[in-house]
Amino acid sequence: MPKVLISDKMDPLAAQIFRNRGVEVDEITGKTPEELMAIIGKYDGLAIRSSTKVTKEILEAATNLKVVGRAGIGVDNVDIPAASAKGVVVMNTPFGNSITTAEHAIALMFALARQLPEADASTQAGKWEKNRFMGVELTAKTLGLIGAGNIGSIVADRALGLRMKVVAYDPFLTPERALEMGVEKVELDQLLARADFITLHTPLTDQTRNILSAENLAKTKKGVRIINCARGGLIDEAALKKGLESGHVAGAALDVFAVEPAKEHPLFGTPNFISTPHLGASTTEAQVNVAIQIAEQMADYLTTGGITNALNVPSLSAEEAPRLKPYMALAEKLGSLVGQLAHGGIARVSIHSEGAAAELNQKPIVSAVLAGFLRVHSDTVNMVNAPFLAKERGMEVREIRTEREGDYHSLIRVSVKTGAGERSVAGTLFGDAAPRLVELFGVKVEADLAGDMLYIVNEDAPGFIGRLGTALGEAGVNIGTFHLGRQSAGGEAVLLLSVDDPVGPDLVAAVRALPGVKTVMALKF
Ligand SMILES: NC(=O)C1=CN([C@@H]2O[C@H](COP(=O)(O)OP(=O)(O)OC[C@H]3O[C@@H](n4cnc5c(N)ncnc54)[C@H](O)[C@@H]3O)[C@@H](O)[C@H]2O)C=CC1
Ligand SMILES: O=C(O)CCC(=O)C(=O)O
Repeated sequence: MPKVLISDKMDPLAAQIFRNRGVEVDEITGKTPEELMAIIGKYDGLAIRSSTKVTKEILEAATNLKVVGRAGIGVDNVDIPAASAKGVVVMNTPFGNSITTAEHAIALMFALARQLPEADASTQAGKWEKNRFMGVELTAKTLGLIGAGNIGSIVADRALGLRMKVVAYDPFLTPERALEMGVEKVELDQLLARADFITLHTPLTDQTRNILSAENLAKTKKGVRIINCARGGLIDEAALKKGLESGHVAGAALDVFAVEPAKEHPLFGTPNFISTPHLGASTTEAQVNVAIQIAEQMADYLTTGGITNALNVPSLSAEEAPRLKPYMALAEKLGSLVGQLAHGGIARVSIHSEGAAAELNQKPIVSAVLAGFLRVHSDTVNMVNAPFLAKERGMEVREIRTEREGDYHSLIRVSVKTGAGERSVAGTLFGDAAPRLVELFGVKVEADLAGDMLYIVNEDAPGFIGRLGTALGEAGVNIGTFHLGRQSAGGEAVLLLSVDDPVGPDLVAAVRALPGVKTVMALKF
């Protein structure tokens, strides 16, 4: 039974769903990285929010880990390249908390406009400072939206409802989408110069880090108010403090900080500064949404192989997974076969699907071929890290589909190009479920690729099979199945034998010494 660790506070529905889906679950929150490293080895899945940092070191210690599930959107607390290299799927819930986070940004905008936290503190302190708290209206003001994705577009919608004008800076926003959203697409400098309020809704990337730098803050309109419910590193916090102190920035509300938890911060106590402790996603509704979604997604992956909302591997729905599974098994076996037989550097791998196989999602099939192929040299390869490793090794990967059927209802052909030329193997599914090899380097041969096998190329001549049987018998190796293919009588013959015991180097040498033998290799599936 797969085992999942929930390491950040999550709605109890997550644990309940895991259990209902046959996944064992432990909820252990508040661990230090060292404590987490000590226990992570026994888990297949790790469910997190933003507190747990899934570093390279944690991933190194996570010897059984297959999936990291982020109950939320931002995955900057997960080292995705390290997870991919280890073959760990990273998934998130891209929509479950968007409305809630957008509402928090709007709440902070109102709080800034009317100085609500200060007014509340003053009133409860018995001061009744009616003249101190003069606010501004939002109506007719310009809201500058940096990042117009899921959350940004909900913020824009709510702001338009408040009769604000919305200008948006997002390099990936198309003019059509801007029109549909009712916002004006602008360049960053225009936004900085025009906005009365600026709200940030981008992920933290190398391009967005410090997007509100000292230089850009200096370009903003005097009296601007800034809201950040996205990620801390987007604003130069020291420059923001200077802006607030000089009065250039009339107010700032941060839900997120460059370093969290921010229990002490130079901005604390600065006039017109409001903060919340990364509460953007903290509503009952959002937490129920993300807990249900992440538990369902992780349970799907661990129990059926279905992949939804993964950031480092193509999606594979729970409906698709059962249909694809036998094809993936076939693809992996074919990849393994060419991986074991091919010699020298591989410049290119081509995966050609025909008939029924061509109608399916090709990405998992391609990943399975590469996993089978690369696993010959490393047993830490899986479907997730195989494409990544193939790229790292400079292998070109080609994907070809032909929807019409050839001799078979479905066929997957794997060709590899080495310095010695291009060679291919092909296989099909018998009864839509059983993977079978049907062609090996141009020779028709039908075999089930399983267990220990012996691959022999020999001159097709009488008496060979008897001599081979004797050699194997003398070595105490029992033949399970025997598959023979040849291009023409008296030409070259290909033999694939499944044997009940592993074939050692001595036996390989003995078979190689038989008259007419050209190639012998022990294979394992
Ligand atoms: N405070 C909180 O609790 C929460 C914070 N978040 C944060 O909000 C961020 C945004 O979430 P979503 O809207 O769902 O993401 P999204 O991926 O739907 O939208 C992000 C937008 O940023 C844009 N973008 C990327 N690079 C940009 C750049 N250099 N300049 C301007 N725009 C750029 C993208 O084109 C995209 O439209 C997340 O990455 C996450 O970090 C999300 C949920 C809760
Ligand atoms: O889980 C949380 O409270 C934070 C949510 C968040 O930052 C995100 O979803 O990106």
